[in-house]
Amino acid sequence: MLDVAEARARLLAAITPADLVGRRLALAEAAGQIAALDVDARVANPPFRRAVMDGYACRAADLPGPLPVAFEVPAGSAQTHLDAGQCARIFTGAPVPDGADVVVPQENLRAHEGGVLLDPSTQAWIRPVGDDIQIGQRLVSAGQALGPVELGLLAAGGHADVAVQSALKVALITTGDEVRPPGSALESGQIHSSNAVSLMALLAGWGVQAEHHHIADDYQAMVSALSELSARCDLVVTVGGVSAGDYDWVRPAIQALGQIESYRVRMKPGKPFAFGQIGTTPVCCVPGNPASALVTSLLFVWPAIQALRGQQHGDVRLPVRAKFTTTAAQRRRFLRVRWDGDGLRVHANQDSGSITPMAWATGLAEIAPDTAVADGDSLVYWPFSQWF
Ligand SMILES: Nc1nc2c(c(=O)[nH]1)N[C@H]1C(S)=C(S)[C@@H](COP(=O)(O)OP(=O)(O)OC[C@H]3O[C@@H](n4cnc5c(N)ncnc54)[C@H](O)[C@@H]3O)O[C@H]1N2
Ligand code: MOO
Repeated sequence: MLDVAEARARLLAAITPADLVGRRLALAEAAGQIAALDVDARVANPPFRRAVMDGYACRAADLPGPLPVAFEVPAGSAQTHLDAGQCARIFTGAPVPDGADVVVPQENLRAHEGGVLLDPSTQAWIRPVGDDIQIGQRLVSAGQALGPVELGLLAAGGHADVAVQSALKVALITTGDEVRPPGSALESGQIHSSNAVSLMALLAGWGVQAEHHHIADDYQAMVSALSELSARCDLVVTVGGVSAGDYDWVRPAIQALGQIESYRVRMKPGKPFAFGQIGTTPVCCVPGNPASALVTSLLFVWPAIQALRGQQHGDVRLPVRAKFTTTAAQRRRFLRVRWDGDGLRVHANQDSGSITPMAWATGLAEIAPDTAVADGDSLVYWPFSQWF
């Protein structure tokens, strides 16, 4: 069995980024998209020497005055020039006149009949050209997600649109003759396909174009589905049918079309997780138990998606105090836990087949193999908020 870190490293080593250069979108349309190319600044921010206080622009050497107010500079004014021995009334966001080297906030003003008397300020209150963004500066890199801040940065750097990746195509294959669509009347031995709904929602949140297929427990049907979907998708994710049962056709079907790593992962939940390739298309096989399917999707499928998009992967793992005890276990555990303001509580039901504990939890607590947990121990907490 492989440890989680090694299984991840092998999976990522076998992935090369997909060819996803798509179209150009106006910045207002691009929220949630991923940059297809590196983008550099065309203009500086600020583009001119900018006043950052309402007050008076003048030369520091002329302070405290009194100085006559020569003219006014509201925001949006064109560049002006100030002679020595004068000041200009200026407002936040306006271009500081050439010749002025300080803006004195209006709070520092003492009225005077022949002009204004100004107490020198502790700082100049002028932002130089390019203080925030310099021309040519890298604004976003290919593969970077375009959120509110990145889009604002592109606008400030002189861009109106951005090249975005086309959506990664992911096929989700659920298996199991006992698994029925949501809402269907259940006959003896049947359950509803909660995984299909959960994982499709997860994939949608990750911005991929996902399609779901349910395949019967039949070797030939699995081979056909995998063959067709791996040919036209960037990633295939199978759910269930991957452990040791007589109807677990996923491994032999992938083996027939490509290759599959024979390891299992020393983790709970998620031990049967497997990874393979058909042609150049990676295939992630998550176990059918709902907690196992979710946890392995978060720990393996998400980094695989990021690697296919050429994105840097980074986990959010926080040291947080346990408010529970458990005895040691052989596999690395990812317990469903809840952050309650000053520590982590654990759900009493850690069965891989249960969904309720995941709905209660706010994340996972990682416990190393052969390690017991005492109340107050520092644990590695993986908040769900990094994924959904
Ligand atoms: N002899 C062994 N048996 C099992 C082993 C083992 O090592 N030796 N591993 C166990 C572990 S650990 C897990 S986890 C499960 C996972 O097995 P599979 O990935 O093959 O999953 P299935 O057997 O197909 O299903 C497991 C469980 O999940 C339910 N399921 C399946 N699909 C869905 C779905 N779409 N929505 C909701 N629930 C689903 C299925 O009905 C089963 O109850 O294997 C252990 N067995
Ligand atoms: O690894 Mo399974 O997911 O323990 O139940």
